[in-house]
Amino acid sequence: MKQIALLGATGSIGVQTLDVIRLHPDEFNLHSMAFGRNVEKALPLIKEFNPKTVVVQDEATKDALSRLIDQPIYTGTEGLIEISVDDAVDVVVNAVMGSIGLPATLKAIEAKKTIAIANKETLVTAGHLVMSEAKRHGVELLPVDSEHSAIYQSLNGENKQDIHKLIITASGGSFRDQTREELVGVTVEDALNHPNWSMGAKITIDSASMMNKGLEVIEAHWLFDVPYDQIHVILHRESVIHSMVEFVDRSVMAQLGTPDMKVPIQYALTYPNRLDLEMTKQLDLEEIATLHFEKMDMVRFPCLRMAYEAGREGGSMTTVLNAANEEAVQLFLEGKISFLDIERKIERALEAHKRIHNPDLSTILSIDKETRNKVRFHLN
Ligand SMILES: NC(=O)C1=CN([C@@H]2O[C@H](COP(=O)(O)OP(=O)(O)OC[C@H]3O[C@@H](n4cnc5c(N)ncnc54)[C@H](OP(=O)(O)O)[C@@H]3O)[C@@H](O)[C@H]2O)C=CC1
Ligand SMILES: CC(=O)[C@@H](O)[C@H](O)COP(=O)(O)O
Ligand SMILES: [Mn+2]
Repeated sequence: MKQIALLGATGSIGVQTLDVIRLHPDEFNLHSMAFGRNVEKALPLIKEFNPKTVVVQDEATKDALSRLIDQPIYTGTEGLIEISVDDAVDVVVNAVMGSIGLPATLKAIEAKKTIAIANKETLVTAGHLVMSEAKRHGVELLPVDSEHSAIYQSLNGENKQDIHKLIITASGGSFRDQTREELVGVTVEDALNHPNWSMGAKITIDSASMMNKGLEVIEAHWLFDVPYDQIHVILHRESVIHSMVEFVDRSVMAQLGTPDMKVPIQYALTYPNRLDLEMTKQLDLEEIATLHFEKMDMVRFPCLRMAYEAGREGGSMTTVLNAANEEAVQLFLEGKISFLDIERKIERALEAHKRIHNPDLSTILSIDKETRNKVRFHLN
């Protein structure tokens, strides 16, 4: 029985992880869980799964929850770390949104936990630290992000030196059929209307701006140790092929399936084995009939261009890219800036930053904070 610490239990990935745990009670047990402030959503989950420990974002949430449950409650980043390093935990599922997940990931690696990583911002902001720590401690990072799970599955049993390129598929997001001119004045509601996937708000906006694909290129660079020139993105509107690997002999391996995150979540939990997932619809290629592929347009999608540029520059540039994006998306969701302001603010934040080579954790945390502050209060 695998004991699981779930960070981000009330989110889109968190709830689907609980679906998988519920489906296989003999295989998995929820040892502990963390969420932000959504007590209403968390309470029935705590009652059902009875975790030993609960973590919340702040003291006010702890006060409200402590009247309703008997479990010990921890708070903040320290709380996330506490449950990630617990001796009784086998697997940490990191499904919080944002770079807040970084310190817990690093501590879980130090404690030699297996990590199922959905929290891509951790790898974008500090991929060099995460991967060098994982190597040093002999820890495996199992990707949950659908594209990276597809690549991981396509690489099963292969030699790294035989990779010619990674091909990451992009659905195109909510505005894939709009021109840049048509993006002026689009609403939060429009942007949240993803054609293929039901996900949390931040990643759905990232998908609409194509920053999600940019973050995924950087995530793939770190997870698979492949140079940016060998990571390609292709528009594939059906989200049936979740990503591919082309090998030196021109053979291409791909992983296909219906767009359902329970598949990569469960694979990360069962790896290297598989289990039934009856609740997921089977892929019906006869019904789908046609798959489409288009070249990515870097002028139409400047966020993807900026992510490649920041990734290639390296050092602290991806920390700035990620923090600027997180803050700008939050401002858009709050109705304070327009959709096109997101990319403008990120561009300004990158221009204003002087790259630092090989930043350590405290430098990353301070650049992250400073960039958010600039994006919210200073950069137009
Ligand atoms: N959703 C998807 O299909 C996919 C998501 N991902 C990645 O997975 C991660 C999670 O995404 P998603 O599930 O969509 O996001 P959601 O916004 O749906 O969920 C985020 C979760 O993190 C919790 N949280 C937020 N801030 C804190 C904090 N400071 N301390 C503790 N918990 C916190 C939230 O709690 P609360 O509910 O209380 O706010 C919630 O449980 C992201 O990195 C995303 O890019 C990757 C691939 C697909
Ligand atoms: C489900 C998942 O992994 C998301 O990251 C998804 O890929 C978003 O889709 P697009 O970014 O391709 O629109
Ligand atoms: Mn993805």
